[in-house]
Amino acid sequence: MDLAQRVKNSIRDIPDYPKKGIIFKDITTLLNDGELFSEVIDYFAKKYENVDFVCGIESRGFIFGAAIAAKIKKGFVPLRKKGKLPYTTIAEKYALEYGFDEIEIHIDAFKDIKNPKVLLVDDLIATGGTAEAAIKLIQKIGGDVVAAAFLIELTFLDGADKIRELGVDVDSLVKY
Ligand SMILES: O=P(O)(O)OC[C@H]1O[C@H](OP(=O)(O)OP(=O)(O)O)[C@H](O)[C@@H]1O
Ligand SMILES: Nc1ncnc2[nH]cnc12
Repeated sequence: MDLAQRVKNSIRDIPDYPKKGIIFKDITTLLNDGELFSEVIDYFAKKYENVDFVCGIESRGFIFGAAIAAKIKKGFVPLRKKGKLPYTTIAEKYALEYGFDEIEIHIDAFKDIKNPKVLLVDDLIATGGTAEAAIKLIQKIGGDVVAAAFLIELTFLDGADKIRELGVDVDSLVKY
């Protein structure tokens, strides 16, 4: 069975979480499978070994983004929910499938590297609001987002189109 199918089989659906009508894709069951988790990390690491930085979105994006960054021995940059980063930040507000939020990035996250190649990582793209905000922040501090990688894409919410309209490639392993 191919990797995408095995990942699909390992993800658990939780109906009506966190709100009625949402089918929540629970990745903890995938993380529990050490072999499969490691294969997912290797899959993305191999494709993006030439980037300069990996950016991950709090909080589930940290799990995959940090593991990919460590595997390819590149720096990891956290995009965090408002008020969590200690140094000077810039922020973007956004809407998501079940609410509103705001994320931030440290202004010096790419140090003095000019126009670094950046891979954006999150576990899931739904409306694309979170990833769009992340891309805007990365670009504002000089990053060149070569791709946005997701484990899961909820195609019926058209988030990937929103990201492609920004000129960024979308790479999702499994689609629903
Ligand atoms: O495409 P969108 O509609 O913007 O939704 C996708 C985002 O929603 C989830 O995060 P959430 O904000 O629930 O945070 P968490 O990872 O801390 O649970 C998911 O991990 C993505 O970051
Ligand atoms: N349906 C969903 N399952 C898990 N994470 C999500 N983030 C946004 N929508 C989601």
